Amino acid sequence: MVMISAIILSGGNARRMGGEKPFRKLNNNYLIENVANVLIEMNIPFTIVFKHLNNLYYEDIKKQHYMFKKYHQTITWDIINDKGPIVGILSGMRILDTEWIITLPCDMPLINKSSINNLLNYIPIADSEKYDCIIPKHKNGYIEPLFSIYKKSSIKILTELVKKIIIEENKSLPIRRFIDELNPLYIPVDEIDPTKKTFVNVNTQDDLKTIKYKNKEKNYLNKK
Ligand SMILES: Nc1nc2c(ncn2[C@@H]2O[C@H](COP(=O)(O)OP(=O)(O)OP(=O)(O)O)[C@@H](O)[C@H]2O)c(=O)[nH]1
Repeated sequence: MVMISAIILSGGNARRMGGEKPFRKLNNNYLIENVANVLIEMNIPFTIVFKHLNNLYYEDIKKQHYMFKKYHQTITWDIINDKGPIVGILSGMRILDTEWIITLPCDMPLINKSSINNLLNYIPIADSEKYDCIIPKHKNGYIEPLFSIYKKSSIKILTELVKKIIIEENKSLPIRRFIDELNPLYIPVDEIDPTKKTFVNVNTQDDLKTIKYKNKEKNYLNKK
């Protein structure tokens, strides 16, 4: 059986939201809990990667502690401050020990069991054909590197890139640059979720309201 674990990316500044993405409320849950609940249901161990410790306030620690007490899963923090999800991935990979690691952003509340399973189903092919990441791709070429699977061994390449580009050259490191160094297996998004709802992400207060509204509408229709 292939052993996998997950990273829930929960750092960043959420400038478009006005701060605090993981702990925005959606249907009585924190946004991050939607993803955590799916992983628990699927028995996939995970680590949550929050922003760098330098940026933590007492309120953050209280909420992070709530997550730890509720899920009994690892919590960790970005090893470099404010350098985007690529550092979140590296920070999570460092403490996970499975051969394959799935990354999930906390801001995609419609991620579900089926879309994760559909992605995981490609691991045997990736293993036998020596791919080192599995990445959903839209028809227009846009990729979903934060809802993807990476081989733990790719941490070597990532560490080198982070050292060279972020630390030595003091530049930003786009995730695309990391993927260019790997051998990716691209999967059409329709194979992962034909409705594409999984890939809806929440960036603004309006996005949050729209999702809340759609959910209410769905519940209402279901009751009728
Ligand atoms: N650990 C970690 N996660 C991050 C970081 N930046 C973004 N993320 C996560 O990656 C996902 C996508 O984030 P973005 O929407 O690109 O960035 P954001 O900071 O959340 O929002 P904006 O500031 O509005 O762009 C979300 O789940 C974020 O929580 C980071 O520096 N560290």
